[in-house]
Amino acid sequence: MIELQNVSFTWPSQTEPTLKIESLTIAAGEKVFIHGPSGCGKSTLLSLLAGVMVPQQGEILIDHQALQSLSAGQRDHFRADNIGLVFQQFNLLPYLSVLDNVTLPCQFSKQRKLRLQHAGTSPKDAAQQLLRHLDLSESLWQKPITQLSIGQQQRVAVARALIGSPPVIIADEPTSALDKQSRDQFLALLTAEVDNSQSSLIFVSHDDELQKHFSRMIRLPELNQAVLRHEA
Ligand SMILES: Nc1ncnc2c1ncn2[C@@H]1O[C@H](COP(=O)(O)OP(=O)(O)OP(=O)(O)O)[C@@H](O)[C@H]1O
Repeated sequence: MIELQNVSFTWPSQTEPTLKIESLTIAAGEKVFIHGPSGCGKSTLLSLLAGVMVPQQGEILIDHQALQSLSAGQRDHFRADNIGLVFQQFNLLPYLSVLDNVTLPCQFSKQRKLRLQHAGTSPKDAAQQLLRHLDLSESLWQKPITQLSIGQQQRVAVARALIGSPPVIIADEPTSALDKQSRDQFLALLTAEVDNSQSSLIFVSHDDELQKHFSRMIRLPELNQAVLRHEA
């Protein structure tokens, strides 16, 4: 589902690469935990996987599509269709209700809408089903996002990422604001939903206690030759 070959990325303001990855393959349905200390390049890697930025060298393929051969606008479309994103700051729209936030990606992505149609459901029904699975009380569905707790907003952000079953889900430290029990509960819900939609999950955190929820762990400093060289 995801393939990196000889990737090298240097931030424009820097002289040395932040990331050098010779090879990385992630299969469909894998749940991968990417771990490493602050500054080792985790967020940079996710931005490359999401096609927000492209590497100066090498190739990144998502579902056989080479991201560097697409224009920035085409990458935006590709991302909307194929990648569900969950960030630390959720990026939910405060003036929209919970339900409208969850169905929003279907307005930007024909593919997500089509996948729902093929599954015999609508964006609204799919959003309700996801929110139910993620244990978000029905009494909150019409409320504006601003009236929800952080933990509740997190679950809305996950439902929004998952709607229309994009083949790849990328999550960047979405549990950092939660206590241990809520974190484990949240991850159990997230991984169960990812299994349901058979997406590949790439989850980044510096908290290695979360490892038990995943099928594979990658220590980024071991994979990233740029960081290894700096540390040597
Ligand atoms: N916008 C930017 N411009 C220039 N350099 C950047 C930028 N963002 C990150 N970097 C560089 O890339 C390196 C890796 O940063 P990145 O945010 O990917 O690390 P991280 O592992 O996600 O860290 P954290 O756990 O603290 O979020 C940083 O040390 C920094 O030097």
